[in-house]
Amino acid sequence: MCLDINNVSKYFHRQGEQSLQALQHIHLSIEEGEFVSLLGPSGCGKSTLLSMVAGLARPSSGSLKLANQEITEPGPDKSMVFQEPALFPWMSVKENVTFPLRKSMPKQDREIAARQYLKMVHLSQFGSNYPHELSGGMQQRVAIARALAMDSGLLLMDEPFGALDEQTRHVLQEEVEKIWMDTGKTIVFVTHSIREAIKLSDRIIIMSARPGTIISDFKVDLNRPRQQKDMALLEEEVMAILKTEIDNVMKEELQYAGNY
Ligand SMILES: Nc1ncnc2c1ncn2[C@@H]1O[C@H](COP(=O)(O)OP(=O)(O)OP(=O)(O)O)[C@@H](O)[C@H]1O
Repeated sequence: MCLDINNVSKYFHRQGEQSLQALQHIHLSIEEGEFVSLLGPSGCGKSTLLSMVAGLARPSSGSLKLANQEITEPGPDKSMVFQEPALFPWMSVKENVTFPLRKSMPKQDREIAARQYLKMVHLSQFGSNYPHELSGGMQQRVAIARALAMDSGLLLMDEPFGALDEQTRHVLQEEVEKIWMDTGKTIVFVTHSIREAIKLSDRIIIMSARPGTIISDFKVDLNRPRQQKDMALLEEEVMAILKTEIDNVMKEELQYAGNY
């Protein structure tokens, strides 16, 4: 299953204001089983691109195809993890994980799936607990288990660890890397963190400031699990590519503030 993004641009039309161009001429092809990160300055359109891949938004022009099929809506061929876990507070952990399967799978199989995926994210002991009884990192693990339970080939992750502390983030990065290696899923991962992108990805798609374009398709050719000392040099390289873009965003913001 291959993801093909062909010449995609996206405008947002805002009432009473000029329309805003979020993305411009995005071409990107992702092979089955790849771990690809989208990295770029704030507002460059990473989440917009991911939500179009998820089928939650449509491009203004161009096309997105998954396994040669035009992406027009969300579906079981792709699952998504957001920055916030968005769990149902009135359901137990197990019920949250099996919720998306309620129409497609008999109860007995759902139980088996819940056990399997809660084990994968090290939450086997917590199936009967409710979200408020878990830490933020544990809640995000439940969200990951819920996405995995859908068993789609493509897992989309939009800054999944952005709201977590450094240590929890580190643990979950290792878990996601292991799950990716064990399952062979294709992962598209949005992050602000250069280090996180280098630690996890085969490729880093570096984007320009808005309207987002791809300025580099950066290959990370390091053995896994990746060691900090090997990653340091690549971090500098990626930072150098991004620096101009981050400066552009700062300049634009200062200019905007100056007009007020
Ligand atoms: N529904 C919307 N309506 C209008 N403008 C939008 C909408 N969604 C996103 N935008 C705008 O499109 C641009 C890209 O937003 P997006 O959230 O994709 O960027 P991002 O790179 O994910 O940002 P961040 O890294 O800060 O999360 C921004 O200027 C944002 O304000």
